[in-house]
Amino acid sequence: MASEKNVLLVDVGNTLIKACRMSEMDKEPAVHTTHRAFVASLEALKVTHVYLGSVRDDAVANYIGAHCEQAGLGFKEIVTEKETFGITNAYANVDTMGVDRWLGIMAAQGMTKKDSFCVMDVGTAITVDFVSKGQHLGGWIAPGFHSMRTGLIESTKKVFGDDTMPDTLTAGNTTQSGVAQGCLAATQGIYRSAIAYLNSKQTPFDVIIGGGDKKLFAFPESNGSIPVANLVVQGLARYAKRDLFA
Ligand SMILES: Nc1ncnc2c1ncn2[C@@H]1O[C@H](COP(=O)(O)OP(=O)(O)OP(=O)(O)O)[C@@H](O)[C@H]1O
Ligand SMILES: CC(C)(CO)[C@@H](O)C(=O)NCCC(=O)O
Ligand SMILES: [K+]
Repeated sequence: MASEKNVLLVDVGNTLIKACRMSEMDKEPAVHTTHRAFVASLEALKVTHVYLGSVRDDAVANYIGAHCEQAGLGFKEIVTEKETFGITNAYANVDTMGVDRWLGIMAAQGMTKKDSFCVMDVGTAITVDFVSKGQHLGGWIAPGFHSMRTGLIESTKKVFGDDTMPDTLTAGNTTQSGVAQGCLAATQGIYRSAIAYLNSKQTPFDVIIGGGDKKLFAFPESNGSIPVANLVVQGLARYAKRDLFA
């Protein structure tokens, strides 16, 4: 019989690998940048099962899976599916949709009682996915704050930036502050556009927000949205629950 403290949920993201025990999903996850560093940390954890979702090259998940197998651990990589937990994917080719988005949808569905919702993951990229009555409608993929700023600076001659990430929107009066404020405005525009899109469907909805940079969405109009520490981890927990604890 598995125990929640021995099940490790692993989010292999674009920038970071985050891992936490199923019994500690409210705590800060352990963070690694490489799969080798993650694997090196594994033995000391004494877990029995590893559930993983990855948006990196297949080689990364395969490497972790092979190591788990060698160590006698149960290993399961979750991939994007056509239909799970009553939700149907909008992609014709589901293999091409990032599993972090799919897991975010599964996490969000577990957190709302409403028929319609959107889930936003604010990290390296910002993704938004819309769901109504069990049907995934599709979504958006946009650059995250840092990618946006870096892309802008790299494609211009006289525009430069700094490392600040503003928390309130004002008008910038230097190049750096103009860039930071412009990227914040663009980011918040994604939120506002998502609300407008859902409003056009004229049905009550929830907005679920996760990701390392979700504080970019902590502006007054976003009051009432549901914050989630890590959508991928929460989504993985639903699969682990179904497989091990049902
Ligand atoms: N320890 C950390 N190292 C790097 N970035 C961090 C850290 N803590 C918070 N952040 C912030 O989190 C952001 C990354 O968010 P997140 O972790 O959701 O992205 P990610 O690893 O790319 O995963 P995803 O694939 O879900 O986008 C960074 O842009 C940064 O601002
Ligand atoms: C969009 C990202 C980078 C967000 O992390 C990830 O979900 C991904 O690599 N997706 C593949 C493309 C797609 O989802 O259509
Ligand atoms: K790419």
